[in-house]
Amino acid sequence: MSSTSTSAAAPVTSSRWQQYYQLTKPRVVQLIVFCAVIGMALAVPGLPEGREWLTALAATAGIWLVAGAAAAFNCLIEQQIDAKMKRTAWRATAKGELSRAQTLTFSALLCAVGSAMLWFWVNPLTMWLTFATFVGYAVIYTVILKPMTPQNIVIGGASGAMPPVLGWAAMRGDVGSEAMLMCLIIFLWTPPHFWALALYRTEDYRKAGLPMLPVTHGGEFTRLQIVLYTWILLAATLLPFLTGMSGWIYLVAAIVLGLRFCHYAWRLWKQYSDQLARQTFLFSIWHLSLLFAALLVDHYVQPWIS
Ligand code: HEM
Ligand SMILES: CC(C)=CCC/C(C)=C/CC/C(C)=C/COP(=O)(O)OP(=O)(O)O
Repeated sequence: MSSTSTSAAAPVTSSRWQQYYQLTKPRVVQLIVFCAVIGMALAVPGLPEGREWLTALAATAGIWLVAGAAAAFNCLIEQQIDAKMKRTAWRATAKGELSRAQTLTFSALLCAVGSAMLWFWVNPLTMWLTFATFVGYAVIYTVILKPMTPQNIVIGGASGAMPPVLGWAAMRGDVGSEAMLMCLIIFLWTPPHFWALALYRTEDYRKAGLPMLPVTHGGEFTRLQIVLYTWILLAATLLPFLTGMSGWIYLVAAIVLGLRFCHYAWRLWKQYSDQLARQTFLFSIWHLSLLFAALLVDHYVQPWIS
């Protein structure tokens, strides 16, 4: 989970295919799809059977394509903003290597193919929820909230939190409370995830004229918010155990990971450095990846040991 694109170094984008591929923000989308797959796994007792495998496969591909389309659409809208920021200036859209028409066509194509897969091979509910998530990120967050308010990523985070709900809907055809709980966890995880990055990229965001929290309210206030969110997140991650959705294996992982995240936030609050902010951001990615992996392991192993 190490990052090159979170640093100033650009990934090598030699071929046109690679340029298009990078527009889909592949690493972010991989974790998004992983969370959707966990939503699918938890929606069925035990392993999927027969046709359920095909549904899960089509749902994974469909959600992947629509999420990639949303990311590419974001690059299209933010072409000029991306050009001003060190972290994003390498993108093919920002450098003018891909035109607006090419990017729009690419995004529309991915969205159409992904939506068709969900409609025909999964179910209409999943298609509509995934499309709403596309609109939530690509339009509501990118076009409206991001340039308007420092709460952009809090409200916009709701769309990034949707993947487990999409996965659940794919297998069950409804929106279960367990899926909503996973959604709540990602929703509360997003602010400390993003603000840790925004702290060591504050100058980038200031230059681009974006009202991110460290730009509008300063580093100290942002760090306090990160501390508060990591505590609330730790409390929320206990809910799957407390509601009987998950067992001891998950609980141990949630407590260890949650305390570690709180510890990072606390150190960031007490003795800030860009390096620590970067480490906190990278840890946030491990935190969510391992927490969701623990949900999965618990789901399959717990029935055998209880
Ligand atoms: C509104 C919500 C979110 C915001 C504003 C946000 C913001 C960011 C930003 C600015 C980066 C750096 C990207 C780069 O330089 O390429 C990043 C990286 C990342 N984000 Fe988020 N994020 C959000 C939600 C999510 C969600 C929901 C997930 C997964 C479930 C996620 C997973 C990741 C991963 C895996 C990376 C590392 C990418 C890499 O290593 O290149 N993010 N995020
Ligand atoms: C259909 C579906 C599941 C859609 C998922 C939507 C999605 C891709 C959410 C991820 C959020 C994300 C990439 C934030 C990056 O923030 P930013 O856009 O502010 O970052 P940037 O400065 O790197 O462009």
